[in-house]
Amino acid sequence: MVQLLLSGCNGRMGHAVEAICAAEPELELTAGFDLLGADIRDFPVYASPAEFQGEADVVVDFSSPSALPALLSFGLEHRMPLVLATTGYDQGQLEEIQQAARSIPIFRSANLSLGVNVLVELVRRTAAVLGGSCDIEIMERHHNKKMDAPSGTALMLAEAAADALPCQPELVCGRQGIRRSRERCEIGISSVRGGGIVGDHEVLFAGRDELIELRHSALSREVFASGAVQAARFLAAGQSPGLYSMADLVTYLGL
Ligand SMILES: NC(=O)C1=CN([C@@H]2O[C@H](COP(=O)(O)OP(=O)(O)OC[C@H]3O[C@@H](n4cnc5c(N)ncnc54)[C@H](OP(=O)(O)O)[C@@H]3O)[C@@H](O)[C@H]2O)C=CC1
Ligand SMILES: O=C(O)C1=N[C@H](C(=O)O)C[C@H](O)C1
Repeated sequence: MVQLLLSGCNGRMGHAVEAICAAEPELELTAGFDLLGADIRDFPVYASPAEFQGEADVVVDFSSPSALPALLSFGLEHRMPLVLATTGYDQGQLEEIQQAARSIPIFRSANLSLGVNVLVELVRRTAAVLGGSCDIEIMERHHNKKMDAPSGTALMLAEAAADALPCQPELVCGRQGIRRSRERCEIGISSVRGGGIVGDHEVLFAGRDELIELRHSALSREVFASGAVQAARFLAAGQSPGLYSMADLVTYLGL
Protein backbone atom coordinates (compact mmCIF):
# COMPACT_ATOMS: atom_id res chain seq x y z
CA MET A 1 0.00 0.00 0.00
CA VAL A 2 1.32 3.46 -0.93
CA GLN A 3 -0.05 6.32 1.18
CA LEU A 4 -0.12 9.49 -0.87
CA LEU A 5 -0.51 13.16 0.11
CA LEU A 6 -1.90 15.36 -2.68
CA SER A 7 -0.97 19.05 -2.81
CA GLY A 8 -3.33 21.16 -4.95
CA CYS A 9 -6.02 18.50 -4.41
CA ASN A 10 -8.93 20.83 -5.25
CA GLY A 11 -7.60 21.74 -8.70
CA ARG A 12 -8.00 20.17 -12.14
CA MET A 13 -4.99 17.87 -11.75
CA GLY A 14 -5.84 17.18 -8.11
CA HIS A 15 -9.17 15.71 -9.18
CA ALA A 16 -7.49 13.68 -11.95
CA VAL A 17 -5.03 12.14 -9.46
CA GLU A 18 -7.84 11.44 -7.00
CA ALA A 19 -9.73 9.50 -9.72
CA ILE A 20 -6.68 7.29 -10.37
CA CYS A 21 -6.16 6.63 -6.64
CA ALA A 22 -9.84 5.66 -6.29
CA ALA A 23 -9.41 3.02 -9.02
CA GLU A 24 -6.23 1.48 -7.56
CA PRO A 25 -6.73 -0.51 -4.36
CA GLU A 26 -3.04 -0.44 -3.38
CA LEU A 27 -2.98 3.39 -3.44
CA GLU A 28 -4.45 5.37 -0.57
CA LEU A 29 -5.07 9.09 -0.85
CA THR A 30 -4.35 9.84 2.81
CA ALA A 31 -4.85 13.62 2.80
CA GLY A 32 -4.75 16.68 0.59
CA PHE A 33 -3.37 20.21 0.84
CA ASP A 34 -5.04 23.20 -0.79
CA LEU A 35 -5.79 26.84 -0.16
CA LEU A 36 -9.47 25.99 0.24
CA GLY A 37 -8.88 23.57 3.10
CA ALA A 38 -12.57 23.25 3.95
CA ASP A 39 -13.72 21.73 0.60
CA ILE A 40 -15.76 18.54 1.25
CA ARG A 41 -13.82 15.52 -0.05
CA ASP A 42 -13.41 11.81 0.72
CA PHE A 43 -10.13 12.59 2.55
CA PRO A 44 -9.06 15.34 4.97
CA VAL A 45 -7.84 18.56 3.32
CA TYR A 46 -5.41 20.88 5.08
CA ALA A 47 -4.54 24.46 4.16
CA SER A 48 -0.86 23.69 4.75
CA PRO A 49 1.34 20.54 4.92
CA ALA A 50 2.44 21.62 8.42
CA GLU A 51 -1.10 20.87 9.71
CA PHE A 52 -0.87 17.19 8.70
CA GLN A 53 0.07 14.93 11.64
CA GLY A 54 -0.34 11.37 10.27
CA GLU A 55 1.77 8.84 8.37
CA ALA A 56 2.35 8.86 4.59
CA ASP A 57 4.87 7.68 1.99
CA VAL A 58 5.04 10.42 -0.63
CA VAL A 59 3.69 13.85 -1.61
CA VAL A 60 2.43 14.59 -5.14
CA ASP A 61 2.16 18.30 -5.92
CA PHE A 62 0.12 19.92 -8.71
CA SER A 63 -0.51 23.39 -7.29
CA SER A 64 1.45 26.62 -7.69
CA PRO A 65 5.06 27.77 -7.19
CA SER A 66 3.80 29.59 -4.07
CA ALA A 67 3.33 26.17 -2.39
CA LEU A 68 7.02 25.26 -2.72
CA PRO A 69 8.48 26.64 0.55
CA ALA A 70 5.96 24.76 2.72
CA LEU A 71 6.38 21.56 0.69
CA LEU A 72 10.19 21.61 0.93
CA SER A 73 10.06 22.29 4.69
CA PHE A 74 7.58 19.44 5.15
CA GLY A 75 9.61 17.05 2.99
CA LEU A 76 12.86 17.86 4.77
CA GLU A 77 11.35 17.71 8.26
CA HIS A 78 9.61 14.36 7.67
CA ARG A 79 12.18 12.85 5.23
CA MET A 80 9.26 12.55 2.82
CA PRO A 81 9.85 12.07 -0.94
CA LEU A 82 8.22 14.70 -3.17
CA VAL A 83 6.84 14.50 -6.72
CA LEU A 84 6.86 18.12 -7.95
CA ALA A 85 4.71 18.45 -11.08
CA THR A 86 3.94 22.15 -10.73
CA THR A 87 5.36 24.46 -13.42
CA GLY A 88 6.41 28.11 -13.39
CA TYR A 89 9.21 27.94 -10.80
CA ASP A 90 11.77 30.74 -10.97
CA GLN A 91 15.54 30.15 -11.04
CA GLY A 92 15.88 30.60 -7.27
CA GLN A 93 13.17 28.01 -6.63
CA LEU A 94 14.81 25.54 -9.01
CA GLU A 95 18.03 25.94 -7.01
CA GLU A 96 16.15 25.39 -3.72
CA ILE A 97 14.73 22.16 -5.16
CA GLN A 98 18.23 21.01 -6.12
CA GLN A 99 19.49 21.85 -2.66
CA ALA A 100 16.65 19.93 -0.93
CA ALA A 101 17.27 16.95 -3.24
CA ARG A 102 20.62 16.48 -1.51
CA SER A 103 18.66 15.35 1.56
CA ILE A 104 15.46 13.75 0.19
CA PRO A 105 14.36 12.10 -3.08
CA ILE A 106 12.60 14.64 -5.31
CA PHE A 107 11.02 13.82 -8.67
CA ARG A 108 10.45 16.88 -10.84
CA SER A 109 9.05 17.00 -14.34
CA ALA A 110 7.13 19.72 -16.15
CA ASN A 111 5.32 16.99 -18.06
CA LEU A 112 4.53 13.53 -16.69
CA SER A 113 3.27 11.96 -19.91
CA LEU A 114 5.48 9.24 -21.38
CA GLY A 115 4.68 10.58 -24.85
CA VAL A 116 6.24 13.97 -24.13
CA ASN A 117 9.32 12.17 -22.83
CA VAL A 118 9.61 10.50 -26.25
CA LEU A 119 9.10 13.90 -27.92
CA VAL A 120 11.97 15.35 -25.86
CA GLU A 121 14.29 12.62 -27.18
CA LEU A 122 13.14 13.20 -30.78
CA VAL A 123 13.76 16.93 -30.41
CA ARG A 124 17.24 16.34 -28.99
CA ARG A 125 18.11 14.03 -31.90
CA THR A 126 16.65 16.31 -34.57
CA ALA A 127 18.42 19.37 -33.13
CA ALA A 128 21.72 17.48 -33.10
CA VAL A 129 21.40 16.64 -36.81
CA LEU A 130 19.55 19.68 -38.20
CA GLY A 131 20.11 22.38 -35.57
CA GLY A 132 22.91 23.97 -37.57
CA SER A 133 20.74 24.42 -40.66
CA CYS A 134 17.20 24.89 -39.28
CA ASP A 135 15.43 27.53 -37.21
CA ILE A 136 13.76 26.02 -34.14
CA GLU A 137 10.34 27.35 -33.08
CA ILE A 138 8.17 25.88 -30.32
CA MET A 139 4.40 26.41 -30.24
CA GLU A 140 2.45 25.53 -27.10
CA ARG A 141 -1.33 25.71 -26.66
CA HIS A 142 -3.20 25.36 -23.37
CA HIS A 143 -6.59 26.03 -21.74
CA ASN A 144 -7.60 29.55 -20.76
CA LYS A 145 -7.08 28.92 -17.00
CA LYS A 146 -3.35 28.23 -17.23
CA MET A 147 -1.38 30.71 -15.11
CA ASP A 148 2.19 30.40 -16.47
CA ALA A 149 3.68 31.04 -19.90
CA PRO A 150 5.61 29.69 -21.61
CA SER A 151 4.59 26.23 -20.43
CA GLY A 152 7.07 24.18 -18.43
CA THR A 153 7.05 21.61 -21.22
CA ALA A 154 7.96 24.22 -23.85
CA LEU A 155 10.93 25.27 -21.70
CA MET A 156 11.94 21.61 -21.28
CA LEU A 157 11.78 21.07 -25.07
CA ALA A 158 13.82 24.25 -25.63
CA GLU A 159 16.43 23.00 -23.16
CA ALA A 160 16.65 19.63 -24.93
CA ALA A 161 17.15 21.35 -28.29
CA ALA A 162 19.64 23.84 -26.84
CA ASP A 163 21.74 21.04 -25.31
CA ALA A 164 22.16 19.53 -28.77
CA LEU A 165 23.12 22.76 -30.57
CA PRO A 166 26.71 23.87 -31.15
CA CYS A 167 25.84 27.43 -29.97
CA GLN A 168 24.20 28.92 -26.82
CA PRO A 169 20.73 29.88 -28.10
CA GLU A 170 18.74 32.85 -26.84
CA LEU A 171 15.10 32.03 -25.92
CA VAL A 172 12.70 34.43 -27.64
CA CYS A 173 9.23 34.20 -26.08
CA GLY A 174 7.07 36.31 -28.43
CA ARG A 175 8.44 38.69 -31.08
CA GLN A 176 6.49 41.87 -30.45
CA GLY A 177 8.85 44.83 -30.26
CA ILE A 178 11.78 42.95 -31.81
CA ARG A 179 12.76 44.73 -35.04
CA ARG A 180 15.46 42.57 -36.59
CA SER A 181 15.60 39.46 -38.70
CA ARG A 182 15.75 36.12 -36.93
CA GLU A 183 19.11 34.99 -35.61
CA ARG A 184 20.10 31.41 -36.46
CA CYS A 185 21.04 30.60 -32.88
CA GLU A 186 17.77 31.40 -31.16
CA ILE A 187 14.79 29.30 -30.12
CA GLY A 188 11.38 30.94 -30.41
CA ILE A 189 8.46 30.02 -28.15
CA SER A 190 4.85 31.05 -28.85
CA SER A 191 2.06 30.53 -26.32
CA VAL A 192 -1.68 30.27 -27.08
CA ARG A 193 -4.36 30.17 -24.36
CA GLY A 194 -7.93 29.18 -25.20
CA GLY A 195 -10.94 27.13 -24.18
CA GLY A 196 -10.30 23.67 -22.79
CA ILE A 197 -7.11 22.68 -24.64
CA VAL A 198 -5.44 20.13 -22.33
CA GLY A 199 -1.89 20.66 -23.63
CA ASP A 200 -0.38 20.77 -27.14
CA HIS A 201 3.32 21.14 -27.95
CA GLU A 202 4.82 21.39 -31.41
CA VAL A 203 8.47 21.84 -32.30
CA LEU A 204 9.16 23.17 -35.80
CA PHE A 205 12.55 22.75 -37.45
CA ALA A 206 12.38 25.19 -40.37
CA GLY A 207 15.11 24.86 -42.97
CA ARG A 208 15.38 26.67 -46.29
CA ASP A 209 14.17 23.66 -48.28
CA GLU A 210 12.40 21.45 -45.74
CA LEU A 211 10.30 21.52 -42.57
CA ILE A 212 10.06 18.99 -39.76
CA GLU A 213 7.19 19.29 -37.28
CA LEU A 214 7.22 17.16 -34.12
CA ARG A 215 4.04 17.34 -32.08
CA HIS A 216 2.40 15.97 -28.95
CA SER A 217 -1.23 16.50 -27.95
CA ALA A 218 -2.56 15.45 -24.56
CA LEU A 219 -6.16 14.28 -24.95
CA SER A 220 -6.95 14.18 -21.23
CA ARG A 221 -5.37 15.04 -17.87
CA GLU A 222 -5.35 11.35 -17.00
CA VAL A 223 -2.09 10.95 -18.92
CA PHE A 224 -0.34 13.37 -16.50
CA ALA A 225 -2.08 11.96 -13.41
CA SER A 226 -1.09 8.43 -14.36
CA GLY A 227 2.56 9.53 -14.75
CA ALA A 228 2.42 11.27 -11.36
CA VAL A 229 1.16 8.11 -9.67
CA GLN A 230 3.90 6.04 -11.35
CA ALA A 231 6.48 8.59 -10.16
CA ALA A 232 5.02 8.37 -6.63
CA ARG A 233 5.29 4.57 -6.65
CA PHE A 234 8.90 4.87 -7.88
CA LEU A 235 9.83 7.18 -4.98
CA ALA A 236 7.81 5.18 -2.43
CA ALA A 237 9.71 2.04 -3.49
CA GLY A 238 12.70 3.63 -1.70
CA GLN A 239 15.12 5.88 -3.59
CA SER A 240 18.25 7.62 -2.31
CA PRO A 241 18.17 11.40 -1.95
CA GLY A 242 18.52 13.01 -5.38
CA LEU A 243 16.70 14.80 -8.15
CA TYR A 244 14.83 12.37 -10.41
CA SER A 245 13.17 12.91 -13.79
CA MET A 246 11.09 11.05 -16.36
CA ALA A 247 14.25 9.44 -17.73
CA ASP A 248 14.71 7.69 -14.35
CA LEU A 249 11.09 6.56 -14.35
CA VAL A 250 11.40 5.16 -17.87
CA THR A 251 14.45 3.15 -16.75
CA TYR A 252 12.68 1.98 -13.56
CA LEU A 253 9.67 0.81 -15.59
CA GLY A 254 11.99 -1.04 -17.98
CA LEU A 255 10.66 0.84 -21.03
N1 LIG B 1 3.93 18.12 -14.76
C1 LIG B 1 2.80 17.86 -15.43
O1 LIG B 1 2.66 16.83 -16.13
C2 LIG B 1 1.65 18.82 -15.32
C3 LIG B 1 1.79 19.96 -14.59
N2 LIG B 1 0.73 20.79 -14.41
C4 LIG B 1 0.96 21.93 -13.54
O2 LIG B 1 0.31 21.67 -12.29
C5 LIG B 1 -0.10 22.89 -11.71
C6 LIG B 1 -1.58 22.81 -11.35
O3 LIG B 1 -2.34 22.69 -12.54
P1 LIG B 1 -3.95 22.62 -12.47
O4 LIG B 1 -4.40 21.49 -11.60
O5 LIG B 1 -4.44 22.71 -13.86
O6 LIG B 1 -4.25 24.00 -11.71
P2 LIG B 1 -5.50 24.38 -10.79
O7 LIG B 1 -5.46 25.87 -10.64
O8 LIG B 1 -6.73 23.73 -11.31
O9 LIG B 1 -5.16 23.68 -9.39
C7 LIG B 1 -4.18 24.13 -8.51
C8 LIG B 1 -4.73 24.03 -7.10
O10 LIG B 1 -3.69 24.37 -6.19
C9 LIG B 1 -4.19 25.34 -5.28
N3 LIG B 1 -3.10 26.16 -4.78
C10 LIG B 1 -2.60 27.32 -5.27
N4 LIG B 1 -1.62 27.78 -4.49
C11 LIG B 1 -1.49 26.88 -3.48
C12 LIG B 1 -0.63 26.81 -2.33
N5 LIG B 1 0.27 27.76 -2.08
N6 LIG B 1 -0.78 25.76 -1.50
C13 LIG B 1 -1.71 24.80 -1.74
N7 LIG B 1 -2.56 24.82 -2.81
C14 LIG B 1 -2.44 25.86 -3.66
C15 LIG B 1 -5.20 26.12 -6.10
O11 LIG B 1 -6.07 26.85 -5.25
P3 LIG B 1 -6.76 28.20 -5.85
O12 LIG B 1 -7.59 27.77 -7.02
O13 LIG B 1 -7.57 28.71 -4.69
O14 LIG B 1 -5.63 29.11 -6.25
C16 LIG B 1 -5.88 25.01 -6.86
O15 LIG B 1 -6.92 24.40 -6.11
C17 LIG B 1 0.26 23.99 -12.72
O16 LIG B 1 1.52 24.53 -12.36
C18 LIG B 1 0.37 23.24 -14.03
O17 LIG B 1 1.18 23.86 -14.98
C19 LIG B 1 -0.49 20.54 -14.95
C20 LIG B 1 -0.69 19.42 -15.71
C21 LIG B 1 0.38 18.48 -15.98
O1 LIG C 1 -1.10 23.75 -16.90
C1 LIG C 1 -1.33 22.72 -17.58
O2 LIG C 1 -2.48 22.34 -17.83
C2 LIG C 1 -0.18 21.95 -18.06
N1 LIG C 1 1.01 22.31 -17.67
C3 LIG C 1 2.23 21.66 -17.96
C4 LIG C 1 3.21 22.62 -18.60
O3 LIG C 1 3.27 23.80 -18.19
O4 LIG C 1 3.95 22.21 -19.48
C5 LIG C 1 2.08 20.34 -18.65
C6 LIG C 1 0.86 20.17 -19.51
O5 LIG C 1 1.11 20.65 -20.79
C7 LIG C 1 -0.40 20.76 -18.90
